[in-house]
Amino acid sequence: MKEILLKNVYKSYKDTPVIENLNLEIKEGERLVLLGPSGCGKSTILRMIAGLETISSGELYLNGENATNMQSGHRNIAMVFQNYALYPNMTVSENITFGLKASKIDKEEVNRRLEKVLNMLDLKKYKDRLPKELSGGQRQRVALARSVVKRSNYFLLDEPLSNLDVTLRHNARKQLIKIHEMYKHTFVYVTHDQVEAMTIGHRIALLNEGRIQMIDTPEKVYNYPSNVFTASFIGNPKMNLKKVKMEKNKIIIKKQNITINEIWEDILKRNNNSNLIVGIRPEHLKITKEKVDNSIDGVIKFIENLGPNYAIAVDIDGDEWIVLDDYKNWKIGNKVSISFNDYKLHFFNEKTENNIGYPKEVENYDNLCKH
Ligand SMILES: Nc1ncnc2c1ncn2[C@@H]1O[C@H](COP(=O)(O)OP(=O)(O)OP(=O)(O)O)[C@@H](O)[C@H]1O
Repeated sequence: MKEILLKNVYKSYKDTPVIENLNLEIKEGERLVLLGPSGCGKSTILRMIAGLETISSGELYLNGENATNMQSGHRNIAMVFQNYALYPNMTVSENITFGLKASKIDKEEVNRRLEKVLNMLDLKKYKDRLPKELSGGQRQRVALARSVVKRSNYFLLDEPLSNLDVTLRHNARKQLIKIHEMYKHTFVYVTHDQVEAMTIGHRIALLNEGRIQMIDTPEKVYNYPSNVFTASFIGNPKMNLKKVKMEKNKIIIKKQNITINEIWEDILKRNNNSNLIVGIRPEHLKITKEKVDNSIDGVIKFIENLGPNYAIAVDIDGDEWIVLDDYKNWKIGNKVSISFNDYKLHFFNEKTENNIGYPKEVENYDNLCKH
């Protein structure tokens, strides 16, 4: 099994802890994305797996073998960096095959692998060029090709697409998935871009300040965030997260209240109807001109045109709520009503910021919506 296992891993630089008690299993052939804000420790984890950084305490297992102190060159790992790190004086072909020649693989096999990867990544016509004669996207493909030809068990990528423009990134993501489907490496990908994480990962490990906040499939991370950090990090525009008081089956939002569906009754009771944070994504709010039943009132403060729809900032008793809507005639100053889809609510404990759970009806509803 080509799995990667990190057990109680702790890492500090001098006296400053960067990773605290990390337990992480990356399955054979899985694409795991390490996602999180700048400085949360993503690259440090990748570099510890690669052997480019020591582990302060805890253990790393590769393929079942304790690799905590194994030399980097013995780990059978290919790594792609953000800056590509190509050799400036070597041609594309030489850059791609350099590692193979050094590891004494026979010439015919080297040429076979080179030919295959040049075709796969559309690099054939650039094979005799130097890196400085290539665009950013082409250089990035060479860096990928160089890693792919090694046929390593583990493929580690540290923000490899961050120097590319939107279109190139989109294409490169598809190529990466294609490469992975072909070679089935155990694949660990670092990014701070949630779209990249959602599209590439079988699972996402979301990190903050050296700790995993949630690790699950992109769907679960989006639909059932484990805590306030996860809820606010994933999704664009961000989820609306507001402190509320609960009273029986009513959510009290500032001076207004709405009755929520009885499906939430048990979950809320279990939490003593205490002070909570309610979360609701902008795409799950409805905005209307006329007052509808069970809605709260506000005034439009700002409208942002996103192309297919608008992000509308609505002031509700001094709090800003963002609603997504495709009606083009909303105007700043319009008095509006906001209503909720009760099956798309999230509740978090105000103190711990942890999710308090979902009624089973919510999951049933999500399953129905997917069909
Ligand atoms: N060699 C080092 N010496 C001291 N501190 C370091 C060193 N390398 C990283 N750090 C610190 O460790 C923390 C985690 O860094 P890391 O590069 O892993 O973050 P990251 O999540 O990959 O960030 P980014 O997305 O900005 O690359 C940061 O606070 C960083 O300043």
